[in-house]
Amino acid sequence: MPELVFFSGTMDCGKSTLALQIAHNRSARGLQGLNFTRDDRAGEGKLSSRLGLVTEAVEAVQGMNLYAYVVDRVSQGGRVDYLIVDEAQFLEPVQIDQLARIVDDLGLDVFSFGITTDFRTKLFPGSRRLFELADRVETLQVEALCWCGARATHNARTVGGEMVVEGAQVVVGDVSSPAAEVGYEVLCRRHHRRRMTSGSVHAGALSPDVLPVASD
Ligand SMILES: Nc1ncnc2c1ncn2[C@@H]1O[C@H](COP(=O)(O)OP(=O)(O)O)[C@@H](O)[C@H]1O
Ligand SMILES: Cc1cn([C@H]2C[C@H](O)[C@@H](COP(=O)(O)O)O2)c(=O)[nH]c1=O
Repeated sequence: MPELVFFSGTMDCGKSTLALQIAHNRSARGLQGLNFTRDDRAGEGKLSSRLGLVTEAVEAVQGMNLYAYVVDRVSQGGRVDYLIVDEAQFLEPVQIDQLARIVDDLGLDVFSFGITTDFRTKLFPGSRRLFELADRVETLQVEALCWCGARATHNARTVGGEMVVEGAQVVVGDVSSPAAEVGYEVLCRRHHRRRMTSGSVHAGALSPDVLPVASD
């Protein structure tokens, strides 16, 4: 039975790596996949993993009808056995409905990958719709970790090294960006709530304000 599967998690937990592995294993068995992505850090039409692998993908731009795209491709003689959809959080809800239609009406498996919540802990519209429609939601087995060692469950955004909770929902970026730019860090909920990033904890530890006061 074809399925719409949503592999969800924080940033940097291995989603794109898994997407590329699924594509590799299927291609090794002669299956022909179609990759979609949107706003990958590596640039337009790229599906990239931090492990260094990158492959071509169709950019699922705003307003694009993914169902019609697949139907067109098949009617022009192209072969499509399954779909990979990375950065699915950035898709419009209507495009997630189109993915569900691809599963139900065209009988194709759709493997989608995306972060669940934004830097304010709010669901992305694409992820919300995937939770509503997916046959299966999977959490990746490799845990991303907070600086404290707990499982990271949330994404923090930093600007100039400071954690922020206001701003545009979509700002493409990475977890290893220089402190001067917009960057991201994965945290456990406790430290996201307290706005404690690794940078702020390190700065606090060096601050004279928090050094033990001599008793004599
Ligand atoms: N140098 C490295 N050696 C081994 N694993 C790495 C290295 N760099 C990144 N990774 C792995 O890659 C994961 C990020 O993979 P990626 O597919 O880019 O994540 P996502 O798509 O979820 O943001 C990290 O959690 C880590 O497990
Ligand atoms: C939390 C958050 C993230 N983003 C962006 C940053 C990255 O470009 C992608 C996530 O990519 P990854 O492969 O899962 O690391 O999403 C954003 O635009 N807004 C946010 O709140």
